Amino acid sequence: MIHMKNVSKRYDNGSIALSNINIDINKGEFVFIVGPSGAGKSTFIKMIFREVLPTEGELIVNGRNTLAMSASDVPYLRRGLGIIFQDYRLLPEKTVYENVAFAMQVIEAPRREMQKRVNSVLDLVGLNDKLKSFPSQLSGGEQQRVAIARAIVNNPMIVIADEPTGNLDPETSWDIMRIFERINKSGTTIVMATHDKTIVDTMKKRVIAIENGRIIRDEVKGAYGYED
Ligand SMILES: Nc1ncnc2c1ncn2[C@@H]1O[C@H](COP(=O)(O)OP(=O)(O)OP(=O)(O)O)[C@@H](O)[C@H]1O
Repeated sequence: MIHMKNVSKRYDNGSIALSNINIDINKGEFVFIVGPSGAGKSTFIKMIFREVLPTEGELIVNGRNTLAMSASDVPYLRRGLGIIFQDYRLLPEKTVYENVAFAMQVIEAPRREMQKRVNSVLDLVGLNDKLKSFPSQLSGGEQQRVAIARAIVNNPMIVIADEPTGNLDPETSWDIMRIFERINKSGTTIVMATHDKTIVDTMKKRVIAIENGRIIRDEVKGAYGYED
């Protein structure tokens, strides 16, 4: 699913964000990426959806070589991925329904299929009573649920999330994590960068810890490993 071989990233200003990363993430895994601030977690996540390109090494995502592909191939890579950010990134002028449907319109899905699927994912995240609301009328947790619905509406193989609970209170964070768990149980791979010690320690998933751009720990049923 995700294969990184000797991957390094040096930004244009000389800052080395990742050094010699070797990792494989397989279908159906749930992986937490942890580490101190500035360790390279976001860079790791951004490389998977080709927001950032490695300066060295090999990176294959869903069978696609992200370094060898042309710019016109990037949308095809991203169709296989669901991407979720800390700040939700919804379209403010569109309703809940429209935000999710838009992701299917972009790939020109048939209209009938679209209505069924949008309703089904909004049901999964528990928002079928808010279809006509606008993002500004929703709580943070509800906005994140819309973002998750949007990310999974096209049935991605991999869901990538960068600090998805970073702006949410503990109880709402758990609601969100239960949704991720359900998505993972249906076979979708999840890769999530997080600073949430309680969540990582409780869920006992694979934990990859990055420090100073290097992987210093990779455990099957891992723990957060840092104080908050
Ligand atoms: N666009 C950029 N240009 C230059 N340097 C960058 C850029 N983005 C990140 N860096 C640097 O790369 C290193 C890793 O940053 P990254 O954002 O990947 O860390 P992080 O682990 O996600 O941090 P945080 O937990 O604070 O979000 C840092 O030293 C950072 O300053």
